[in-house]
Amino acid sequence: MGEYRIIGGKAASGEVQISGNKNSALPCLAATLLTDEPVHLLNVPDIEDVQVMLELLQDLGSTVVREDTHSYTITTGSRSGLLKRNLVEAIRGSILLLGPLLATNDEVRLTPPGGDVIGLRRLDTHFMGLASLGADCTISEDGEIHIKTKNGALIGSDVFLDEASVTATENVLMAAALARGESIISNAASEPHVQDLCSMLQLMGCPIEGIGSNRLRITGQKRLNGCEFRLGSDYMEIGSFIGLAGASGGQVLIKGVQHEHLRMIRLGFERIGITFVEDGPSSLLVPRKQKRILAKEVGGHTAKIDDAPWPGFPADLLSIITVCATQMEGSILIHEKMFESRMYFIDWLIRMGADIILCDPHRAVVNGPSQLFGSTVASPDVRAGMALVIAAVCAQGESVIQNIYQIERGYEDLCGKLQALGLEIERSE
Ligand SMILES: CC(=O)N[C@H]1[C@@H](OP(=O)(O)OP(=O)(O)OC[C@H]2O[C@@H](n3ccc(=O)[nH]c3=O)[C@H](O)[C@@H]2O)O[C@H](CO)[C@@H](O)[C@@H]1O
Ligand SMILES: C=C(OP(=O)(O)O)C(=O)O
Repeated sequence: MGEYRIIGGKAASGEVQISGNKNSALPCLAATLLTDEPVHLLNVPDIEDVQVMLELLQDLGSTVVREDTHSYTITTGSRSGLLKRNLVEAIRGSILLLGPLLATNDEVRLTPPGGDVIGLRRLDTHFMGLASLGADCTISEDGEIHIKTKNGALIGSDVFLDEASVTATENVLMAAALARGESIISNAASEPHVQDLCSMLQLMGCPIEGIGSNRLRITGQKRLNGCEFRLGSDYMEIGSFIGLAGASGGQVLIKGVQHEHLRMIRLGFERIGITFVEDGPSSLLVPRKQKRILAKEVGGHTAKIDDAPWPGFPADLLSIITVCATQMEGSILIHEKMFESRMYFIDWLIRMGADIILCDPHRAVVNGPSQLFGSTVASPDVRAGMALVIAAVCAQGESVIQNIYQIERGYEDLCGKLQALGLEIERSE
């Protein structure tokens, strides 16, 4: 399953170019099924999840032409074919096939998706949203999802989601784009990757109002056209490199950012004593000199960082924040409100010498600074894996990080990018 070998104790210094957003690539790849015309996708990250999604599309009869490392032309074919269970179960993104296949085939059977094992990963909101458009959703005892339209068509309607689920919003968006009439999605997710999907659907000929808000108005179309769309930058990768630079005490220029995505991320890192400055229209600089003190609330109380749906602090950066906080002075409460079991990776950090109290599955108190020591650890999920990489970089001695597939699902050429920042890391299969 591959491993990294990292010699810690060096500060990350230099420049890094951010890749396209993994969580934009997955819905936008799925959305190519909504048209018979070619779709050109640009700034596609070269990561495992994208390769799996491309293979799933090919299994459904799509033609995939790789123009270069980061751009593809995809033309839908039969929209039918046997989806390999191991691929569907390899990524969360496979669930995004539901909406477009329902909109074009009227019936879909799909085995449950995979993705990070950080909680239940419920699908109820997907079924609720699609049922509002006139679909019947059932799940068999072995977990197979069977969903079909009641009258051979989806009908635009007033959809209210029971939670602002990212992929459920994206599935309902894609289904509504080919539904008869107008749909409203209330309590929609509004993350930058949801916005990217909306922008792509608009380019395909589907009018959408309210992009970036939690209320979307979609005017369903009889057909959609092809388009060329450039994915946004991956703000999870940006946050990961801000944390790496700040925790290791280096100076890093991060290129290819969209500053508008970073307002809450900035506040979160400032709370753990790490700041950065804009350095031009699409770059930011993490300076070497940092406060390195965990903030206090007004009145001197211990502060907290908690996640929330956009524009709240992104859940996927809590693992990064946690490991960075171990290198700062003071105490802070990390509160993972959205996922049930993301925090268990903290056991690995404690093994490396971190002073963390895991109060319950959702909350941890970090006391810093801790001297970390190299150890052999295994990545349980994409973001925990990146957090372990940061821990290894800050640790004394050598660390081995196993199961790096659960890092490279979401990070392009991480080993190369870290070597370019002067860090000692080797990758082996
Ligand atoms: C492929 C993809 O895009 N994956 C992302 C997507 O997963 P995904 O779409 O699966 O995640 P959801 O947005 O559905 O929900 C994430 C978790 O938050 C909970 N929840 C959600 C909304 C809410 O208002 N309250 C609440 O508690 C859910 O019950 C679940 O436990 O969004 C997550 C949350 O940004 C990210 O971690 C994943 O990287
Ligand atoms: C949770 C994540 O991914 P996925 O939903 O694809 O498992 C992530 O990117 O942090």
